[in-house]
Amino acid sequence: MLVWRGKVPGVSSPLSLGTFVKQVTTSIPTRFRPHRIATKTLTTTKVLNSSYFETLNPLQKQQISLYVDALLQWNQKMNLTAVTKADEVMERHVGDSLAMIPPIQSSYIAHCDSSCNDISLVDVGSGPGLPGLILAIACPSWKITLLESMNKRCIFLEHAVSLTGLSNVQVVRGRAENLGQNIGFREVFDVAVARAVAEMRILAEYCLPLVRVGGLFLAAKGHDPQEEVRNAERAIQLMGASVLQLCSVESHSPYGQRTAIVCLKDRPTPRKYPRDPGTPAQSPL
Ligand SMILES: C[S@@+](CC[C@H](N)C(=O)[O-])C[C@H]1O[C@@H](n2cnc3c(N)ncnc32)[C@H](O)[C@@H]1O
Repeated sequence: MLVWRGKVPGVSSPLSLGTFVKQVTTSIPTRFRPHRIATKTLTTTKVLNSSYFETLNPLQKQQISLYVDALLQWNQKMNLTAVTKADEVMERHVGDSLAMIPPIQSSYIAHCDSSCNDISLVDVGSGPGLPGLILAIACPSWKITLLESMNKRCIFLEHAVSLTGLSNVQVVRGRAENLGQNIGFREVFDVAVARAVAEMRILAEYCLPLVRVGGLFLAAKGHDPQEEVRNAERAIQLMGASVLQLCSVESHSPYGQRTAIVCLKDRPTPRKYPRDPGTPAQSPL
């Protein structure tokens, strides 16, 4: 099990939080709630009513503060996010990322293992580390792989990992289609997650080949993903999985909620998937 034992570079005391963290603490969505989906193949999640930001210790909050500062600073030189203010980064990106933890934990405990302490998780199309790097801070016993195809974003990710002192993260530059056919990455992860990367039927082909049989794939989606999920049912089934549930989480969106789509992989993915790089997006299943 990997446990955080590091010290944040340049920070003398984990208790010396600046006003930034105090400000942003109040802007994080505080409740998670269930949402019933009117589709016969989908089940409803349990009540998810905890805020992970509030449960973070001072060191973890400080790590998030360092990450947000670095993201905004590097964003002036390279395109990492459209968001330019710290409180917006906290609400939209950090809050959204933390909101994935309750569905991951409750689904994993219910369908994979009674303990979710040492999950290996891959964040596909991590960009600037969302949600994967935030999950690595919030869940230091998880082993996180940040998969990103763009070199300059990987350079930022390496910087952010070093800055925050995280020891439970690896950054992998590559395309999901290639890693899914690589024996070192194929069907090895307990959980795959993705946020803002592609529509669900494409994401299924990117992510599910990386997940072990018996593992989970969770996609962070908008407030009303039912049609997207229906369009992806064939692709998900071809990858050896099925949709378990749609979990709603309170969010910054105008509709006040976003959805985590949870899929369970119960069979191996056929060897021919994922197809060559570019094919899943050009010819979705
Ligand atoms: C819109 S960004 C979203 C980044 C982040 N997940 C977030 O929520 O902010 C999509 C990222 O996915 C990466 N990406 C797209 N297709 C990919 C693929 N096939 N394999 C790996 N990364 C991919 C892109 O380079 C980009 O950084």
